[in-house]
Amino acid sequence: MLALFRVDPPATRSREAKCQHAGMSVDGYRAMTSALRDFLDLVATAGPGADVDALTTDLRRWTDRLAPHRVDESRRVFGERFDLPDRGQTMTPLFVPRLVTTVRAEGVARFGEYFLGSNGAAHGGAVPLLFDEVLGHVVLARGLRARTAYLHTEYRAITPIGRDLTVRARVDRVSGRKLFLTAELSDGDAVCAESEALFVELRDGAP
Ligand SMILES: CCCCCCCCCCCC(=O)SCCNC(=O)CCNC(=O)[C@H](O)C(C)(C)COP(=O)(O)OP(=O)(O)OC[C@H]1O[C@@H](n2cnc3c(N)ncnc32)[C@H](O)[C@@H]1OP(=O)(O)O
Repeated sequence: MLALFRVDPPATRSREAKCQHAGMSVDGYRAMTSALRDFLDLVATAGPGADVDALTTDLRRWTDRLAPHRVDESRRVFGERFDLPDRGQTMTPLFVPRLVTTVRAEGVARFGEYFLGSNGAAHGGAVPLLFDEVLGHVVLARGLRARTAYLHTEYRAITPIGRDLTVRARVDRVSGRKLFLTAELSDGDAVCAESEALFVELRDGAP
């Protein structure tokens, strides 16, 4: 089981307000994204006996229920719950931060079954997705508006599914608006993947 570690976000109160405004409890949103991760993992592991027609009917019903609640990006809750593991989103493999500072981040990562590539190994695209997320935590801790300019990933060994892994990221060098960072994903002593990234601080007025 993953333990939960709280990272103090820059603006928790307004993000909690978003939840309350949306009529959601804080714990309720956390339970929802957790249930969604479990659901996606079970979709990925389902065999031919699964009742796909009934599932489709249920999913369509829920799509119809959610459709009237669409809001613009500034009012969305998904990915904005900085007090929850994974910011209350399911798009990336689970990352539970243990430590986030302006120079480094470290935490537990877990690739659910949903992220399987083949033969027990995580999909190669999911690994940089995790790295971008973890590096983003460091960049955000610096209070910067920045975007990834490149993210080079080296795959050293398979990234196993369904295990608690360790992920670490750090700032190596800063040059003007450029932040050069590195990250590493490991399974015990075995390094699964490494990454080198450049984040560029946005110019004033950049979208
Ligand atoms: C609680 C926490 C939660 C944490 C929450 C976690 C959130 C997850 C974070 C995800 C972050 C993302 O994925 S962001 C989304 C993915 N990325 C993007 O969409 C970015 C698309 N690209 C762009 O917008 C632009 O190209 C920029 C912003 C990267 C750079 O444009 P710019 O601002 O005009 O800067 P520009 O003058 O071109 O370049 C500035 C300097 O950087 C260098 N540079 C720029 N691009 C490159 C490059 N690819 N490779 C080498 N060098 C480059 C230039 O040579 C120059 O160096 P010099 O001449 O000064 O030496």
